[in-house]
Amino acid sequence: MSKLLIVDDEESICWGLSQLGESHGHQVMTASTAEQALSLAEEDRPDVVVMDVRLPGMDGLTAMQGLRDRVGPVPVIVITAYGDLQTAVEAVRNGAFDYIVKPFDLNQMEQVLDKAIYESRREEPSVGETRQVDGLVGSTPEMQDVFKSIALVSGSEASVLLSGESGTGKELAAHAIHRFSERASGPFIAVNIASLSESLAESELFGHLQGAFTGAESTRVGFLEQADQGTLFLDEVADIPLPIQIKLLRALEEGEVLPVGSTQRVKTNFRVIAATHRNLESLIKQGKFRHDLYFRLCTFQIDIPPLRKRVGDICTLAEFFLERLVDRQSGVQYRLTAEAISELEKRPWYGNVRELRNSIEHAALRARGGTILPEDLPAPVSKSFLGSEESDADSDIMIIELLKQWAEQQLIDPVQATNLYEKLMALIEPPVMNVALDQFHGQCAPAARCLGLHRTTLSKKLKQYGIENK
Ligand SMILES: Nc1ncnc2c1ncn2[C@@H]1O[C@H](COP(=O)(O)OP(=O)(O)OP(=O)(O)O)[C@@H](O)[C@H]1O
Repeated sequence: MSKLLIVDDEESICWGLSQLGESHGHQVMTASTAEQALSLAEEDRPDVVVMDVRLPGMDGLTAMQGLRDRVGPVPVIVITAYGDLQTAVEAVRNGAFDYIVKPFDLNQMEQVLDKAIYESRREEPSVGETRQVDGLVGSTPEMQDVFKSIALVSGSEASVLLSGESGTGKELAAHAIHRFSERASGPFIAVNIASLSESLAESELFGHLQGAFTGAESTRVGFLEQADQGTLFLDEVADIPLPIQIKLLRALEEGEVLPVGSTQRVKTNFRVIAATHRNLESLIKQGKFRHDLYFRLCTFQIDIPPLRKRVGDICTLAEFFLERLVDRQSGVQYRLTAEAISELEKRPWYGNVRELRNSIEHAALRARGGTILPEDLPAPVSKSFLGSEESDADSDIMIIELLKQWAEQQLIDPVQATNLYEKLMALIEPPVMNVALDQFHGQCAPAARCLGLHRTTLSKKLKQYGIENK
């Protein structure tokens, strides 16, 4: 049994959380103000506190400090209003164990409570964890994990690698990390490496002296120096030409740059956040990216999942973009019909949130009377249009690499190796068939068609591998 202290001025929340705590056999105390909570805590030290940040009188954040002064470290779960990231990040900075955004469901609270109770039993100071980041919208567990990582890493100086498909919000996440960091009052310099020509990349990044090369009419301060005291965001970092990678690594390690044409190193102090939609590990294997630079850039990695893997965010994001249009287009109220939402949730969104935002803006222009129907939406962007063959090529190379390793392993003793081809097929066919079947909701005929197999051949193989289908 643990002792829980619930602090909220909404009686219904105190009641609901008390029921939850008591049903798990915990002892529950409730308070409607922070002042009352502090005196209750002094009389009877709680193991875990659940507290709203907005309370009449003393606010929750101040109360957290008061609690620590009176009863030492106690895991505090903070309840915040939806979208109030600023408070949430502050709460985490002040040592909150976690935060929950209102309205929350009891299952979510139950999970966090379990973790907090476990933490309190470890008798160690609680570890801060967090959710949600402003400007970045999302309510699925996948995005909550991203928000939590952003809040955790923003207070440190660690270099961050943001990975994820194009349009998933990597640049927005980089901005958020900067805004919540100690460097927020310094510059945020965003450089899209892919847009720099190879010949100019060096002088753009490191700067140059007047006359350093033909066309260098005046001295230029490079991006690394411009980012002094702030954050340097290197977008599409996989595209840095190899010769410049070594120079960048050196600048990162030594905190100095050498402008082109100069012999004088210049000090610069910035935090680096890099982003990529490519698989850097596979580029390292191909000799196109330095592994030492990769380790320097990737002290902490945040992977932002593609939109199709967080379907629960699609409607929230669509409504968020529509609200912004209302502000811009004086008063037109937009409404997505249920059919339009269902169409949005069906699409693969290869262009991710960027594509969704464009589709919504397009649909709003076509919608009559503000009602958005499925036919108002533009056609989905196709995968090949986005040049995603690049990442396909990356994964092909990884598969080839793995297959080579597998074959070498099997052939360590060539005399013992038998039926390798059959074993290989048994490895690779089932996952491919499963995915094809999933795409067509278990129907064999269309799955066989896209695999290029006869229906009976596929059925036979499914039976052989024990895969069920309709
Ligand atoms: N979670 C989100 N909430 C609100 N807007 C988002 C979110 N994610 C992305 N966006 C919007 O989608 C667009 C693309 O985002 P962003 O440029 O950050 O993506 P990216 O991953 O950096 O893309 P790229 O790899 O192509 O540079 C922007 O308009 C951004 O505001």
